Amino acid sequence: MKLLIDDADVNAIRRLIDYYPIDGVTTNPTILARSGRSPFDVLGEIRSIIGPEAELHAQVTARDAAGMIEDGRRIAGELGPNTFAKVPSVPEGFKAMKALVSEGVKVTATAVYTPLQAYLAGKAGASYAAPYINRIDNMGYDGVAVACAIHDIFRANGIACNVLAASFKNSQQVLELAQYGVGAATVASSVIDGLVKNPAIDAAVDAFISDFEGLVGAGKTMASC
Ligand SMILES: O=C(CO)[C@@H](O)[C@H](O)[C@H](O)[C@H](O)COP(=O)(O)O
Repeated sequence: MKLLIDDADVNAIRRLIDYYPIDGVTTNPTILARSGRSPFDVLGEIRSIIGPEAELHAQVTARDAAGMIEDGRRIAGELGPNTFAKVPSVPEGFKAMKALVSEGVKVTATAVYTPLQAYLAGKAGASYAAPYINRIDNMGYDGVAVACAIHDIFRANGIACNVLAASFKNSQQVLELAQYGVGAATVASSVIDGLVKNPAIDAAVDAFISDFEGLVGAGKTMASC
């Protein structure tokens, strides 16, 4: 499972890229609005931070297919080869997906709440479909189960599309999808930090260092003892 950052905070992205094996960044219009900056300025800066190989997903904002196609062309044209135009999985969106894919633009189908939206997006040629795990949970359904069902539908039908699960609120949701082996998860910075936040882990590492310093002297390490 690939791991992406669901954020447009360039400082957070720079820090997480430095520490963790990250495969890319996703944004949406709400996330971009939070930055308070011009959208293509932020997206260009994110691209320069993550480098040309990492994935960058940016969302179209037009309401009709013709506008979505224009948005998708600009996103793909200005942000480098590993860029995906995120298109909502609504009727106008499916029409736009087919056109963009036929032009060679990589598409991520977003705003996915049901397996059949993802099925249609996959058949339209999208590379990813993004089910909103926590939002589905909040509606009284099981977001992880929906994502797993989508993964199975793609495999059962020979559809070359992957799940890019989104809208996570806790580590357990990420864990269950990693166990199932879905294609990718995009996770907010605070939730990525939480993946390895555990007092037992910190206590274990502290004890190793204290014991070693007791042997060789405070502040000494394997390199300096
Ligand atoms: O769709 C993608 C990635 O394709 C995400 O950026 C997606 O928009 C976000 O994860 C969700 O909108 C965030 O949902 P929430 O945290 O507001 O529940």
